[in-house]
Amino acid sequence: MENKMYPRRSRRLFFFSWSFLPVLVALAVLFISTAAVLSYGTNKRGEEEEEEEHAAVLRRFRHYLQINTAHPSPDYKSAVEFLLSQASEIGLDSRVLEFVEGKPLVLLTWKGKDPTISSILLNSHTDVVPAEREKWLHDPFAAVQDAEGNIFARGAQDMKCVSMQYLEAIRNLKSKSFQPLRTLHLSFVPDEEVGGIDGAGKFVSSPEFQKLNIGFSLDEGIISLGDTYRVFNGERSPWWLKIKATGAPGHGSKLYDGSALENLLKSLELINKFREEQFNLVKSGEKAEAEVTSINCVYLKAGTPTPMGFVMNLQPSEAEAGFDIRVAPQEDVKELQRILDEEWAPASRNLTYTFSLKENPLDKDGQLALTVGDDSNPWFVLLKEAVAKAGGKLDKVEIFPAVTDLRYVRHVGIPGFGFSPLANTPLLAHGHNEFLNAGEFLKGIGVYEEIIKAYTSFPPPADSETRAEL
Ligand SMILES: CSCC[C@H](NC=O)C(=O)O
Ligand SMILES: [Zn+2]
Ligand SMILES: [Zn+2]
Repeated sequence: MENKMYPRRSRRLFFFSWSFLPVLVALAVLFISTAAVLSYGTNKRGEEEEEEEHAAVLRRFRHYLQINTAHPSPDYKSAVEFLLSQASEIGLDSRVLEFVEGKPLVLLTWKGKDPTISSILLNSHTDVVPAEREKWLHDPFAAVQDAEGNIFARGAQDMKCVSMQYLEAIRNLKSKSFQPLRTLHLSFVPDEEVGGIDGAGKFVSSPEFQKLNIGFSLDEGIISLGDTYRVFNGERSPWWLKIKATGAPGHGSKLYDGSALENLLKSLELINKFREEQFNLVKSGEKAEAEVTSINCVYLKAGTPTPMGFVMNLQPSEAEAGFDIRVAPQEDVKELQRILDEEWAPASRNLTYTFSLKENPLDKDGQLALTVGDDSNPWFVLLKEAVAKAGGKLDKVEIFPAVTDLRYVRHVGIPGFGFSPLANTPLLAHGHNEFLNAGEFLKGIGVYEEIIKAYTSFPPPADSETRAEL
């Protein structure tokens, strides 16, 4: 009987397909599973390769951290050897400059396709501040990585991380056959933590530096607790002040005018008042941390010591206090100097003062050494875009509260930003248990890849006036 629904031919076809369906299904299953296994294998291999690569990157970072370049006797020799070995592995030209004996500076160069355009400088310092071993969870020069991937070491944030991120970014770009248009220089300088005079200071005023024809520079910024990166276009200026007081010595039981400590304590009272006023502007949100002038007493020296302790019934004839002052760029420096002369350390109270460091917020032309931190500056736009491309975000532009070597560069008229692609971490630079998470470190390498690509590909502007500047 004919089935109306299924004419004979179709029925045969139907029968035909049905009989092969299990085979087809089996073939499909086999195909899909083979593809899945193959792609799993490829992904797995990719993941394994990436893991191995990350492990190698972290080994190199930890190696650099393990070189003890802490003051007062930094092992610059080992740092230089390590950096030169990295340069030869990556394929960068290298030079060691030694402006002061025992304080070497490593200069690496990646030549651009057009050496006539101004170059880019990535600077970092090789020295670190000392660490009190017994107050740390781990040896500050062991670079221990814990179960969460946090790497503990002096310099993990300030700033061996940045040096290694620069190098790893270049390593990656080279492996992707990227070629810079502008030449890229990397300087690894000594002595930043003790003023930079024998490091970046000497470098910037050398003929070697002049010949580099640098148009723009990057140096360290500050790690941020949130997930946006901080960027700095200027710095406060350091004034390191010592006030010495003298006065009549006398019996510990006697009340009299003009003792050395009375003279010095009056200064401390006035200085603390100034400090409080400045601090209140920050606390109220009226000004940012680095928009005020800070002053902190860092030591006090007085009294008559004996092996048994200080003499208790003798008012000393001398006393001294040290202050770390950071002058805001917009501060009225003349007025600050007047306050120091007339209120904080007047001769009329038997006070004298000296500076172990006094830098001016103005550059050689009397201008504030600030780099333009808005969209009118192409270097700022490029930075912002590159960070975004790498999946990050820049915070608003700030003044750096402390100082970096970038001030030497800005003072010779070269613009630059303070920037470290480090976020989601408490600020522990100069503190105990300084650490950086491996993931955060690796993420920053990608950020520098984008920045280096953007900066070294930036063509010179067509008009000759701006061309000379950029
Ligand atoms: C004035 S040289 C000292 C440099 C140091 N820089 C970062 O910590 C600072 O104290 O700001
Ligand atoms: Zn630093
Ligand atoms: Zn520092």
